[in-house]
Amino acid sequence: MLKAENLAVGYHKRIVVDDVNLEVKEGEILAIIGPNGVGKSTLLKCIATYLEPMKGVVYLDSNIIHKLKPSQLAKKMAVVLTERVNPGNLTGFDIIAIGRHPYTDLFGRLSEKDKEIIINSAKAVNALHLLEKNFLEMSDGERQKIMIARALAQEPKVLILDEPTSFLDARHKIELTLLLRKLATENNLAIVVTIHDIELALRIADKIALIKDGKIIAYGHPEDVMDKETVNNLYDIKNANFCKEIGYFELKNENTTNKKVFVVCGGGSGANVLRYLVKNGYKVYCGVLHENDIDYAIAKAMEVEIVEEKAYQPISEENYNKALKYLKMCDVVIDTNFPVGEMNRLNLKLIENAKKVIKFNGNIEDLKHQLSKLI
Ligand SMILES: Nc1ncnc2c1ncn2[C@@H]1O[C@H](COP(=O)(O)OP(=O)(O)OP(=O)(O)O)[C@@H](O)[C@H]1O
Repeated sequence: MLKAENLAVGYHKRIVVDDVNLEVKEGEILAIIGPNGVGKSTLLKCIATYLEPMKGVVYLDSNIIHKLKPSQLAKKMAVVLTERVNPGNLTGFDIIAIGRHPYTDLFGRLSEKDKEIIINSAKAVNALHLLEKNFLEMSDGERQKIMIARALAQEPKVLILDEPTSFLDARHKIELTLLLRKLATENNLAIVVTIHDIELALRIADKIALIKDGKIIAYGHPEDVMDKETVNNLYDIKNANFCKEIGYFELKNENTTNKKVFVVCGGGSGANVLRYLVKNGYKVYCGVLHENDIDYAIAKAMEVEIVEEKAYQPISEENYNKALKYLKMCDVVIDTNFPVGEMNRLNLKLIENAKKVIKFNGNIEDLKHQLSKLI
């Protein structure tokens, strides 16, 4: 559907991103990710024909996109940029109606069919209530919906969006994310989107292109591409690690308080405890954890000292003793109500050896209080 081949983009003979080879098919979302100023918008603007390529070609179906007439292109591709627009005294309906321009007569008259498409576009983004509202009096989230509805009214095959979530709160971000997914899956649109929020990108994109140092450093399914090394390297992150299993970052375990805590956890029972301790500078040890456990993945991303069990049940004598050694070094042990199966019976026994135990009841305020009493 849309394909970039050996593309170089930039300004005034300065190449910003070189050697771009990407493809997005009908029903797919391609997310372009990278640090500030790396050239995501420049690439998008070139694909959207606002900039000529410095090298290479962009194809839309089998046509060279930069050679298509604007009137031809407008029926195939719609673009939503981040820039805040000030269209004057127009309603939501008027703005969406602009999307019908490629189809209206010389005088821009709207047919009944055009009006129906405008209403349906508003409906698709859940914005029927905004049709009569003045655009200038809308919130950022409302405006974003109207701009996307305007793009949909063009009845495009390809939708290009630059940072569509940048002014949106959590709820509207999720709504927009679901909307893009729906447009790709149900309307078979090919969508190219730049996005800062890698957590969202991971969840909506079929393909992801990571840009750094003037080139695409990784391209493919987000689940394949976004591992710890790639994401840390992309953003030059030093004090956190990308955790592939949860699709987000965890802070590193740094001992700034000189207080040592051993956490017995498993199956996610330790996630919030580990985050609280690491965030507050405790030196954290944990285990015994199986390497497929979600707490293991989180602790690993935090670079917590983990006693790790590779074989399933029961915990080996060697690992039990290693955990016991760590546990005895620690000021306190936190029992997080981990699931007790065959694998964890020795973990229960382990806790009996602790000098001081906190039984975590799910409330971090209580944990904080108990920690301050004990150490
Ligand atoms: N109109 C322009 N003329 C010249 N240089 C520009 C122009 N627009 C952007 N640039 C430069 O091109 C580079 C890439 O900018 P671009 O806006 O594409 O980055 P980005 O990855 O989208 O950044 P951000 O995440 O901050 O939005 C930057 O060095 C920027 O200064």
